Amino acid sequence: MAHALPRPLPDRPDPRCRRPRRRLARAAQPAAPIGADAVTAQPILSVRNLSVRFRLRGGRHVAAVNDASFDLAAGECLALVGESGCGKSVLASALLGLLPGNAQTAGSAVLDGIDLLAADERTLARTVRGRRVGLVPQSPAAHLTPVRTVRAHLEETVRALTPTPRRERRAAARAAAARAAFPAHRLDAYPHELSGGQAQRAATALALIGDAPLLLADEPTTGLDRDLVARTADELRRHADDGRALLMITHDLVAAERIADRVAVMYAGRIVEISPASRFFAPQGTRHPYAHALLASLPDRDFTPIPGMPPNLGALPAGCAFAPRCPRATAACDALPRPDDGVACHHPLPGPRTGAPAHG
Ligand SMILES: Nc1ncnc2c1ncn2[C@@H]1O[C@H](COP(=O)(O)OP(=O)(O)OP(=O)(O)O)[C@@H](O)[C@H]1O
Repeated sequence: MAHALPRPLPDRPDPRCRRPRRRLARAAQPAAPIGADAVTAQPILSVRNLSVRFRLRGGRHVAAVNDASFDLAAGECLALVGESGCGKSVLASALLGLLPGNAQTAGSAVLDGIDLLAADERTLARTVRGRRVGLVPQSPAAHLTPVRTVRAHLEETVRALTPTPRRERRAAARAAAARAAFPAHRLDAYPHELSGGQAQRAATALALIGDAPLLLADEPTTGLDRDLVARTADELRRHADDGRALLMITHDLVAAERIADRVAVMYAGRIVEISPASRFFAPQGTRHPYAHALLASLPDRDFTPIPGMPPNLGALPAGCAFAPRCPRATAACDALPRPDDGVACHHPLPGPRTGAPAHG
């Protein structure tokens, strides 16, 4: 993320966190929710046509998120994947009202009857952050207060978000640390004394304390060894299995395959494919050429890099942004593809040949 805000205490508005001053005009033709049909349960979160634009000097702008629509149900884990800079973290920040002042938003993101994009800072600080939406931030060290130990962070969060009596807070803080595999002997360390992986686990422990119905985990496995990746991913999965929703933003497709029910692929600020994880990771399971290329770039798959570079989000083409890198592109791609059956592409791949099960 371009900005790093300290973790706001849930009942105190953070003065540095300003709501975007302006709302973008709604899209002329709201797109159909690209993957909503796969959610059978009542969604906890409904995102419709979410767009975020940053205003820059000289009248320029960056279109970081464009018309994103998806639902997320209780008990479900949705992995949001895509190359660096495609808008994943900005989408998460929009859901938490943590965008900087030069951001403009459009669309809606309804959680428990609250439109997170329209809610005022007081509502977000008092009833949303920590209580309804937990966050594992992308830069955990930057979200921890430098002069407070991990134990102090945990006890304060237990106090703020749970009815735990004072005498039991110390034990509750230790239990929260253990849940995220944070080592007990490092509880009295300050943020600057933590390794990257320890800071990551401290941030995960803090995010799980409030048992929020929606957890946003932005790169929760960064800096962790393989066994800790599995342990952290499994703990997040358990969190969802207990009836909560998990939106996991990740580059780690192995972790996504391990715990996700559905995968949403973002390219240049747009969700271009949403599909059940069982289908997405099946042989020939992807349908959008970008999703196909993303999987093929993995070392344990074809290890073939995607040719070219992602586009400048300040100068997106009118049509499909992936077309210049796409082997299937034709003149039809000069027009923006509408989402259809979970994929936004004029020339989608046929999908799995084996008829792999498509649950989720
Ligand atoms: N405050 C800002 N002003 C202008 N542009 C911004 C701002 N914050 C983010 N951006 C731009 O928005 C785009 C999306 O950024 P974002 O952090 O969401 O990417 P990402 O997909 O999460 O990348 P990564 O995987 O590397 O974390 C980037 O081009 C980034 O430079």
